[in-house]
Amino acid sequence: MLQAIGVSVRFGGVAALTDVTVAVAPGEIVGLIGPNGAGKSTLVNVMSGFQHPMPGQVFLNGRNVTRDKAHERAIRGISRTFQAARLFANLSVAQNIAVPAIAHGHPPAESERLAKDLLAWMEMAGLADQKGGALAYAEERKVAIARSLAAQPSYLLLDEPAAGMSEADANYLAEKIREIPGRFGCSVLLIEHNINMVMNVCDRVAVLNFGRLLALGTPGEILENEAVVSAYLGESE
Ligand SMILES: Nc1ncnc2c1ncn2[C@@H]1O[C@H](COP(=O)(O)OP(=O)(O)OP(=O)(O)O)[C@@H](O)[C@H]1O
Repeated sequence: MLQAIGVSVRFGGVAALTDVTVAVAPGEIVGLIGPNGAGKSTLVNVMSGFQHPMPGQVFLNGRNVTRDKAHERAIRGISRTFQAARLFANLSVAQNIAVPAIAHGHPPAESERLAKDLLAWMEMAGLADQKGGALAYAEERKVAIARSLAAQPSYLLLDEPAAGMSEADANYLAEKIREIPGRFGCSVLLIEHNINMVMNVCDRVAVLNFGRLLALGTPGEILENEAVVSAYLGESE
């Protein structure tokens, strides 16, 4: 289980997070939603080791990893994507995906095979030899997800993977995200403003508002939660 417990973060006078507790269990997809500036990315930064909680703790399978740096947490099985895809422009798509596998100690040939398998899963095998910098926007974002899976994580944190995508691309991505726990043995924490995607894909949904946990429940419970509708869902419809 990946747990953030009692996490607070302040940036000067801004309380980005206040006493937030959220957990992702093995096999689960948990959505993280809320208005702009609610603290979603900050929470993912805390869980992946890019931001220290002040105070608060992060546990991975019962082990306190709060003081572990981002690369140490990556080795222990926490992988993430960023709002910007950040591919290596001059490496091929397959090489981009192989890099994390090599960094996690897999031999190059095995890493390339893994990269090709991940591309085939994303139905992007034909793009393996293209340069990372030559991809269309939606392709780039899908490659970023394949790349984060190449590290063979137990927990994958996705920061707005469908942002700026067409409805068709977002629907396709939703199907792929739904497959991740069963296919890769990897739980997912999904930040998304695309509410249809969150409600279709997630087992549970956490709602942040002004840095506080406003609600946590199944998609059905969240859609009917009056506080969530008035703070967030009402405005997006
Ligand atoms: N590095 C930083 N320095 C100062 N303030 C920050 C920093 N990062 C985030 N903040 C502030 O903390 C609050 C939470 O930001 P955060 O990016 O976590 O929200 P979010 O819910 O992910 O928003 P969005 O949906 O717009 O991505 C905001 O008020 C933001 O301006």
